[in-house]
Parts: sequence; C-alpha cells; structure tokens
Amino acid sequence: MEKVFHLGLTRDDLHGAKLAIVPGDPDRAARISTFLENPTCLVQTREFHAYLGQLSGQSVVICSTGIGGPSTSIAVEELAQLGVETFLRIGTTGAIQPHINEGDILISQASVRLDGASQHFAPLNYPAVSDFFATQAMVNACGNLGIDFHIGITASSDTFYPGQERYDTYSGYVPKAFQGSCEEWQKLGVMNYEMESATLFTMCAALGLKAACVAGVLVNRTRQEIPNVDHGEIEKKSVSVVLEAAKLLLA
Ligand SMILES: O=P(O)(O)O[C@H]1O[C@H](CO)[C@@H](O)[C@H]1O
Ligand SMILES: O=c1cc[nH]c(=O)[nH]1
Repeated sequence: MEKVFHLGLTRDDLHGAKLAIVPGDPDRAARISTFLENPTCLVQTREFHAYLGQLSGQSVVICSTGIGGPSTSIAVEELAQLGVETFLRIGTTGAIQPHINEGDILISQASVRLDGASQHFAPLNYPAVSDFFATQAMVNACGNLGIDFHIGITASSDTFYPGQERYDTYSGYVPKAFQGSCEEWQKLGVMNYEMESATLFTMCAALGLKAACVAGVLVNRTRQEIPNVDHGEIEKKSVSVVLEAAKLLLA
C-alpha cells in the first residue's frame, strides 16, 4: 500500500474515512479530535497533524492544513488520494463589516481568490465556490445548536499582513495593489478575511470534491488590526458547528 508523500499515510490508515475536518492550527486539530470516539493520532509532520476517530459510527479524519493555500493544497490532495471526498474547514477570521462582532460565526459561501495556490488548479475566472450541501450542513448545524451565523463571501488572502491591508507592521507600508482593498471588499459586501478557503474551494470544485468553511471571528477590522481576544470560547463555538455539520453529512 502506497504512502502519500507528506502525510506518510496509506489508505488503510484512514479506515474508510470519507470526511475530513481541516483546521489551520495543528493544536486545534488535537483539540477537535477529543470530541471523536476512539481518537488516535495518525501522524504529526510539519504543519500536518492528523487524527482518526469515529463520529456517528463512521471514520472521520481531523488534519491541520497549516497557514495558507500551498500547505492546504497538499493536505487536501493527499487526503483525497487516501479516499476523503468532503473537507470541512474550521478556522479563525477577521471580519470587515461593522455589524459582525468578535465571537460571531461566519460561513463562507464562496471566496475572493486573493491566493496564488488556487490558480494552480483552475484559472482565475473559475469560481472559488463551496459545495452547496456541505455548506447547507453548516447552516443546519447552526440551526440545531441555536447558534447565530452570517453567511456570505470571504476574501481569502495569501498573506495576513499586506494582503489583508494591515498597516500596523514592521514597515507600515502596504503595496499599492492592496491600498484601499479592504474598503473595496467592504463595499462589495465581503464579510471577512482568512487564508485558506479560496484554495480549498477552488481545488475541491475543480477536482470533484466537496468543501465548506466555518470560522469564528477574532477581530473586527473596522475597529482594530490585530486580534487580542481569548480564542478559547470562540473556537469551542465554531468547533461545535463543524462537528454537528459533520454528523449531519454522515447521517
Ligand atoms: O485559524 P486558522 O484555521 O489557521 O485560520 C486563520 O488563522 C491564520 C492566520 O492567523 C490563517 O490560517 C487564517 O486563515
Ligand atoms: O484577521 C484575521 C484573523 C484570523 N485570520 C486571518 O486570516 N485574518
């Protein structure tokens, strides 16, 4: 049985798992795994920490993607080679609309492709769109749990600082291409910034896989640039949504 190159796993290691929950942060992957039945650590290599367990009696993988599109594309490609068909991202994010508050839950329907990696899967005029049914499961999960949410478009950037137009940085300079971009996205109704959904949505749509994305808001960019909230409670809420969505999709 062939091992995939980065994850070092074989199809047998996944015990038939067809659904993966994919956070950015490896420590979050470990925390999510504690909600599965019989969780085991499959591998911890580079930014990829993968766990296997059961949800609703079925095998599920939790695998961190690291930050950004390139590493996300590797995790998704290799998990797909191992039999995974549905990818549920659970992330953190910065809101750019004034009415969205820290701690709110955002579901991304589609993403603005500010990344580079998605262009290696499909040209820029191809949409970075989520899977309708996986996204509907995120929405229904919020309904079942009584959690309010916002749903809409996400700007998904390769960089946390210039690409999300942050000036509170080492140089204080944002290249011209990004000056005014945050206001432009606001005016176009974009909800938030994060860094993986454009790659995830584009590659999954192009490859015939299914993807959805939920995120908890750490900062409202109309009020401050750098998050300074306690992530714990926000993560618990977004993790509860992704686990409930996974259960609905597995039912
Ligand atoms: O919390 P995660 O899932 O890593 O998501 C967000 O947080 C990171 C930046 O701080 C980026 O990966 C961004 O997309
Ligand atoms: O502002 C933020 C917060 C989390 N993740 C991002 O990419 N941006």
